[in-house]
Amino acid sequence: MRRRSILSLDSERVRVTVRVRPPTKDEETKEDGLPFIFLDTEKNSVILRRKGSFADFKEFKFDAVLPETAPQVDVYNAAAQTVVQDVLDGYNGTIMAYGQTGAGKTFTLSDIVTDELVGTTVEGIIPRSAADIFLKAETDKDHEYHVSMSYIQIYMEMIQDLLRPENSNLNIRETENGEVYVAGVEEIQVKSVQDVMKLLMIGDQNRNFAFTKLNAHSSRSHTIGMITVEKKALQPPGLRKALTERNRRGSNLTMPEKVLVGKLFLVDLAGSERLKRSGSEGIRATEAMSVNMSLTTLGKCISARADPMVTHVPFRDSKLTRLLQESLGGNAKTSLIVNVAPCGEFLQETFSSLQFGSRAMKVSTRAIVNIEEEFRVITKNLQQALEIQDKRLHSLEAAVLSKEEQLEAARLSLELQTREVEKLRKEQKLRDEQVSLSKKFLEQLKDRDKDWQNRLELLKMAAKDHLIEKVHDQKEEAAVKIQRAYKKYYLNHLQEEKRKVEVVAGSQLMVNSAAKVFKSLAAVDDYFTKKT
Ligand SMILES: Nc1ncnc2c1ncn2[C@@H]1O[C@H](COP(=O)(O)OP(=O)(O)OP(=O)(O)O)[C@@H](O)[C@H]1O
Repeated sequence: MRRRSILSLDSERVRVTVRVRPPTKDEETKEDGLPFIFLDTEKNSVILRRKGSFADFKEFKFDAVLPETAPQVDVYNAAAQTVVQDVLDGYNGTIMAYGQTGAGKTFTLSDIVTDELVGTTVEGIIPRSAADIFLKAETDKDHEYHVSMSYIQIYMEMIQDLLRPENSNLNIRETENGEVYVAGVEEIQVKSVQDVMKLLMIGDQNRNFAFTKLNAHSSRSHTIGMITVEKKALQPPGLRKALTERNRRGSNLTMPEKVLVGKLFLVDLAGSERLKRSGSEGIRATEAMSVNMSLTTLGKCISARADPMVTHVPFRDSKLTRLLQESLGGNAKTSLIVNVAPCGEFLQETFSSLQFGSRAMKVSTRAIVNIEEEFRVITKNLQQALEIQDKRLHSLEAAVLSKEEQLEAARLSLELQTREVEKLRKEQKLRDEQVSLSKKFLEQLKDRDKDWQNRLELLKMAAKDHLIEKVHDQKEEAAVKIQRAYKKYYLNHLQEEKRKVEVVAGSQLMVNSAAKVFKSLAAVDDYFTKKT
């Protein structure tokens, strides 16, 4: 069984800091944007007033309250620094940002400023925590440090490894000691602040962002960055030398080495939103409902923890609370930052966020220093590595299976293609045969054609001779006919002429006889004249 030594056990409560963000340009011009929230930084109190009323509405007291002008370093000092120091001493620590969507949670935790001249600078709590951890690791000459990081998101009740997004539905497991952890999550060794920032950026690219009316970059998932610090005391040089000397003489001595294991949970909760106000629909509305559900469970757990009379805490009702179980009244030093917006439009949301923070202040935790023997740390690390390998093996197996399926599909398709090729080949062969037959047929046709042409020539020639003969005959016949026609014509003509001549001759005769008549008549006349 794994053994954990408890060096010290501190009972304390969750530390709560309130941070008000500056108003946006839009909010400054709105009527509802008038101040309704007043901070007394001396007394660490927040006073809420109803719009247009000078009477105090509600006063809340916290461990620290930070106005909109507070720089990031002040927020770190007020809400995170001691937790990080505790983690370096082997405690579990949780720094959690809570608040409505767009209130400044991500800005408070993860802000990194990249300036072309200065380069990337550490601003938010996560990079500042990493900076403190590595500063300590560099300056502490009595200990050896091993720092690793993992980064997950809880989206629609599914845990996704943000550093290995293909692992999108990880399980929560519990060790024999009741320690809750995410099985199979990638834990990457980090050696500098830059390493941490690089992993943060990679993780953030995979984070699920969606547009809502309230905040153009609203995150619809909870993210948890986990930094594990293993701190091992270096053996004094004298002792190391003595052991080496003894072992050289045949002994097999080892000093059981102790390792302090501090875990820092950096939790960026998704913002709660009123669906009516944000205008989310479809998948966005489902996401918002899932976020609201887990935040309600978180509220219930905090209320239950804050009330000593309540024995059942519904940690198991959501993945978020199950994972944060230790941070909410267990083995952890917990700091909660309540982010609020400064304008009256969000009075209701700000009120419930402050009420949440106020309840959280009543939650006490019992943090212990986690000291483990080195081999147990190694075993645990190996166990985790094994789980990761297991997961990879599973995905590899799945990949092999899918490859086999693909191969089978490819084989089938090849078979089909081969059949198709065979069919095509046969068709081609048939076509070739047809072509060759057609060629033969064509040849035969050509031969026939030649034959026919020859015959035609002969026929033509015969026809020509026959025609010539016939023409000759017809010519002769025609000549005879013409001669006859001429003859007939001339005969007719002659007869006509003859008739004309005969007419003319007849007339002459008549003229002659008339003349004779006239002569006779004249004679008669003359006779008669003479007689008379
Ligand atoms: N203290 C601050 N000073 C200047 N700008 C701020 C501050 N807090 C927040 N902002 C700005 O307000 C906007 C919303 O902040 P942020 O994204 O951090 O909100 P959020 O609470 O994480 O929202 P969500 O829950 O929707 O993810 C961002 O543009 C951020 O830069």
